[in-house]
Amino acid sequence: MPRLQLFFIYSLDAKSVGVKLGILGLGTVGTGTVQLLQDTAGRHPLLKEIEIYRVGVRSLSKPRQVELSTGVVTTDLEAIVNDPEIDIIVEVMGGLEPARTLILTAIKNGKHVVTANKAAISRFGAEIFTAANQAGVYVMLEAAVGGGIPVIQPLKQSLSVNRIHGITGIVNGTTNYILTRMQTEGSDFNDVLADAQRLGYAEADPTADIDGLDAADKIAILASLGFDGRINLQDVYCEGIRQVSKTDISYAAKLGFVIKLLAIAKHQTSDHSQLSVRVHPTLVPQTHPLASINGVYNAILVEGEPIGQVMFFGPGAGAGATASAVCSDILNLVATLKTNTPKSNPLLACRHENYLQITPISELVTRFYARFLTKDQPSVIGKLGTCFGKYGVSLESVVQTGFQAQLAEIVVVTHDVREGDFRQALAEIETLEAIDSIPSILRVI
Ligand SMILES: NC(=O)C1=CN([C@@H]2O[C@H](COP(=O)(O)OP(=O)(O)OC[C@H]3O[C@@H](n4cnc5c(N)ncnc54)[C@H](OP(=O)(O)O)[C@@H]3O)[C@@H](O)[C@H]2O)C=CC1
Ligand SMILES: N[C@@H](CC=O)C(=O)O
Ligand code: NA
Repeated sequence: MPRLQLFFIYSLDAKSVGVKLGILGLGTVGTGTVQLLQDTAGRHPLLKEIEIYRVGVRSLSKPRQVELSTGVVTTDLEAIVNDPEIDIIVEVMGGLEPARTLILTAIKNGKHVVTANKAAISRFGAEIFTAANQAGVYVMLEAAVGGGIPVIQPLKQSLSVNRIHGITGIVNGTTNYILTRMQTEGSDFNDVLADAQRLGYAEADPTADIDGLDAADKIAILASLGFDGRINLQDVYCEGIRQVSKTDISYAAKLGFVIKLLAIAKHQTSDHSQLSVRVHPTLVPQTHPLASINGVYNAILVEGEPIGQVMFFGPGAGAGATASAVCSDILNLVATLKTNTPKSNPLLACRHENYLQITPISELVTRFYARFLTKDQPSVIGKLGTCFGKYGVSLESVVQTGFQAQLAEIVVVTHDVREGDFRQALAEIETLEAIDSIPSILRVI
């Protein structure tokens, strides 16, 4: 009897169980994924058991950087998600539709899904994960946040016993690349954006990167995992980097800060009753761990109890890095399929049902940086101080350094203040005769 059992196990192993992939998209991430799956030497042996069965694209005539057997590439993406031979759908096409419908159809057909699509997950996550749980399949999304950086699985698994207090990240490679080059080279915004597009970092429509929407999608996903509930994307406050000027970058440097687009999900109060989830350009002290994250690199600082602080750092975009995350998800699913693990592993599935209450931005308590252009009159600084004082805004520093076209430039940094109070003070300051304009208002971490 023992011999028979041994033989049985051997025969299962010897017959290599091929797992068939249907890949939707062969752009930056799809190409990186295919390249990685075709070059398995020295990587995890399970990769050898994966077959690229079908690949869906928009155009058959476009030149490709990878070779695939005749008939593998198709423009019929619906046929891929309905193909009974396929075990796993890898959605790396991006966009909302038809991505959403194709993912839902794949799930309905009992297929596991790997996606890099933070835009679809942050908007349709509730629908997609509910469908996946009902169908007993997994939807994996490591590539959706932080590109190649492992952060989704660590939040779901390795850190899941912690009470999370805050997640603060640089989660958009394109804007970090732009801000870094503006800071180090004094480069022009549009030239650097063109480079980020050429390097494959930017979204098909780079507005999503520049206006902070991509980072908002990502922090919504991280907040959901860290704070254990669903996030309504409309509740995530979002400002991009369009208004960040070379002047502010240079003032920030003089004051000991760098400007970064931060995505923040944090409990505001010690009783954890207020959760703030937001994206905005932020003055970060040069000594802060996130201040030195430059170029396309991303980093996510997670604070929790009992762990303290953990920071995940790495390449947040690009073909190879993102493919690493996509393929690690594929491997997790291959292992699940091979070992017949019950399809309800709570450390792989997403189990949230309730929506989290998000505090409005007017209730945020933070420091601010503001730059004023004023007429060169006596006691302007005094007038500013009086107005701020009226609304309980206390100033940490006031600097008058330069002139721009006959106007004096005054920069202030406040102490912690409720955002609503600060905005009221600014509204009154704008009406002062001595004030020409307020070109920038930025939060300070
Ligand atoms: N680029 C990056 O560094 C990262 C991207 N992501 C995410 O990965 C996903 C893919 O991004 P990326 O590879 O940069 O995108 P690309 O624009 O480079 O590639 C998209 C691919 O999908 C195909 N495609 C798109 N729409 C359709 C459609 N309606 N029908 C058929 N095929 C379609 C395109 O076909 P064709 O080639 O014929 O035009 C192309 O091959 C996005 O969700 C993105 O947010 C996540 C992390 C990093
Ligand atoms: N456009 C995104 C790509 C990865 O998600 C970025 O720039 O970070
Ligand atoms: Na990741």
